[in-house]
Amino acid sequence: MSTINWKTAKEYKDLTYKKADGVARIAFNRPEVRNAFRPQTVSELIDAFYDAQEDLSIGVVILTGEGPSPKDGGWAFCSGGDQNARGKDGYKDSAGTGRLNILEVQRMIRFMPKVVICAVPGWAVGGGHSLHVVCDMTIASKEHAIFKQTDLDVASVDAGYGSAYLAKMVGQKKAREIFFLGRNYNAQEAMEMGMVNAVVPHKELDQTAYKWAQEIMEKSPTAIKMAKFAMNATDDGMVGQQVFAGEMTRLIYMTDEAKEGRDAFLEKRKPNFGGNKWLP
Ligand SMILES: CC(C)(COP(=O)(O)OP(=O)(O)OC[C@H]1O[C@@H](n2cnc3c(N)ncnc32)[C@H](O)[C@@H]1OP(=O)(O)O)[C@@H](O)C(=O)NCCC(=O)NCCSC(=O)CCC(=O)c1ccccc1C(=O)O
Repeated sequence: MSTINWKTAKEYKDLTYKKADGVARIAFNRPEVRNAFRPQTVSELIDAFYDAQEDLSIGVVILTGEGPSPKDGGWAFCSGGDQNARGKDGYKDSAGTGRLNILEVQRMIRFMPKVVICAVPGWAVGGGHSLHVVCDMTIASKEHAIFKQTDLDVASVDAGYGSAYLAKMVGQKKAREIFFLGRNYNAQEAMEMGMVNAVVPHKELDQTAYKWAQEIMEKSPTAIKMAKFAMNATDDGMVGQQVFAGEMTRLIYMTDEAKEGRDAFLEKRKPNFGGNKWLP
């Protein structure tokens, strides 16, 4: 298989962030704690996702985890909130403020007008499990991926996408089992449940995610974006409608009618939209 020409896009403490041919790769880089996230990690995620969203050359984001752990060779996508950083009112940032800002990352993934592929090289646990759920597609390592929802063991709960949206994905009974029992599921079991798109040999994980991203890059950016927002809209209520409709407004702005409307206002005259464009 050909090598991917990844170039570091920005240096972070808790992440690696690279780009190659229209694809951004954001990876947790705390393998010694199974890629648990602390507020610093989350701030960096927000920064990297924002960069990927704003970069006109980027069409797809891959979210993954670096590894293996230098301590014991274990692989992880992400093991959720770093329990060492947890205080009474959330995960403590450098100023001592309790934060739950991983939810902001979930919203960025959900609402970004680009496809986000989750590549799971190992554990996807707790808040890490929720992140995989909210990504558009998930590809998992055959040998090392394990899906596990431990939120309830540590008195936490993702009451949004991580649970309610998961239930839409795998069904109510299965989602309740995942949360209430907190068991381990391998990649194949996760695929059979409908929360994983593909299971691939570990050494092919990055390459497969990149290949899928390249296939997406060949499609119409506007149609991809509208398809993602259309599929989100039924579950996202008024915000889903707002996001979808925002893009519709952009499409209206790109018409001759919009140009005429703007020009007529600026020229202080009545707009002439033409009478023969009332398409059936
Ligand atoms: C992930 C495990 C199942 C892996 O088990 P194993 O392979 O046996 O490895 P270990 O020896 O246990 O771990 C190696 C090493 O890593 C440390 N570590 C692992 N996970 C964490 C963690 N989350 N925080 C801190 N440290 C961690 C572990 O202590 C070991 O260190 P040593 O020094 O080498 O001993 C297993 O590790 C495991 O179960 N981990 C805990 C998983 C967990 O409970 N995560 C937190 C769930 S709660 C959460 O994520 C909340 C997120 C959030 O902010 C949120 C807020 C509001 C609404 C929603 C959410 C949301 O859920 O997203």
